[in-house]
Amino acid sequence: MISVNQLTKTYGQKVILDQVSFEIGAGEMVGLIGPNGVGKTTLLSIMMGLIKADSGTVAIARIDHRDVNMYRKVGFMQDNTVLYPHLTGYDHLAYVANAHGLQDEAIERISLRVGNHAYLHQKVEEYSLGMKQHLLFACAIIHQPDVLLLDEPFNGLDPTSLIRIRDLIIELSEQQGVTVFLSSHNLDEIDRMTKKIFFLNNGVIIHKQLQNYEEDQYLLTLDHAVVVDASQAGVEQINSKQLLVEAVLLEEVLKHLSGLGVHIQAIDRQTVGSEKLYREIYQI
Ligand SMILES: Nc1ncnc2c1ncn2[C@@H]1O[C@H](COP(=O)(O)OP(=O)(O)OP(=O)(O)O)[C@@H](O)[C@H]1O
Repeated sequence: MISVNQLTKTYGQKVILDQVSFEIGAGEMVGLIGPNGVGKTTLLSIMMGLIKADSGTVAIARIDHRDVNMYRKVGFMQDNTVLYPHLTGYDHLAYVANAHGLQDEAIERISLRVGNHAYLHQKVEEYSLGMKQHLLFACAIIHQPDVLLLDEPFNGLDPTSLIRIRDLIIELSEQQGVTVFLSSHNLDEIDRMTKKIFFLNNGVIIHKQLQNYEEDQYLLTLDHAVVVDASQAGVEQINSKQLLVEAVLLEEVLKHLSGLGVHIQAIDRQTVGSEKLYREIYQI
């Protein structure tokens, strides 16, 4: 559904994207993660045709991103600086609805769904950050796109709004088969929503699939205290009776403990989240 091929973008000497290629299948949800300034917005903006790449191609729903028909298929939620302070939420939605040939009912329907109905006729200059995010999200989905590109959708949302927007994105993905590509600094949210993550680092994309069981760890609770050699890689001593063991070493460690006469009281799997991968990739 999304096809990015050999995309390169430089600003002066700075390489932001270095021959980036990836495919996202219909109905898939993929998270885009990376520190400030790494190039997430640049990538999404190039995909939407807002910034010109130096080279490479993008196709969404098999339509080249320079073709006007692509905009019927895709919804884009970008930074709130694109909103006009002196216009109301309704004005923004009416503009987008009109561009897509939709009637007023579409505005009513989408604002009830997203939850910005109560302040729809207020000017954007009176909006909080969260209210702006709601409006941007409503503008992105009003025309029921097949593909959603979301740049920081959770920015400034309180827990209530965050849960609402998150549930809506999941609903669009799971029930309507919408393909979602979303950037976020909120690693917990990304983990909740998808197991498929792209980390952007030094101009390239590192693909990660979180249910890669061999990357998981196991928390072992023992019936009596042991002391682990501090230099033993892959085994971490949490306390005298608890060890954190990497999945690949589990069998070996269990055998070793059994040989010492230590019994296991509990084994709890600790799924690897994007934070662990983030720490490894960006070395923090
Ligand atoms: N018009 C421009 N001219 C020169 N450099 C630019 C321009 N636009 C962006 N950059 C640089 O490109 C890099 C990527 O910016 P981008 O906004 O894509 O990062 P980001 O990953 O979205 O960051 P954030 O998480 O802070 O939103 C940054 O180093 C930025 O300074």
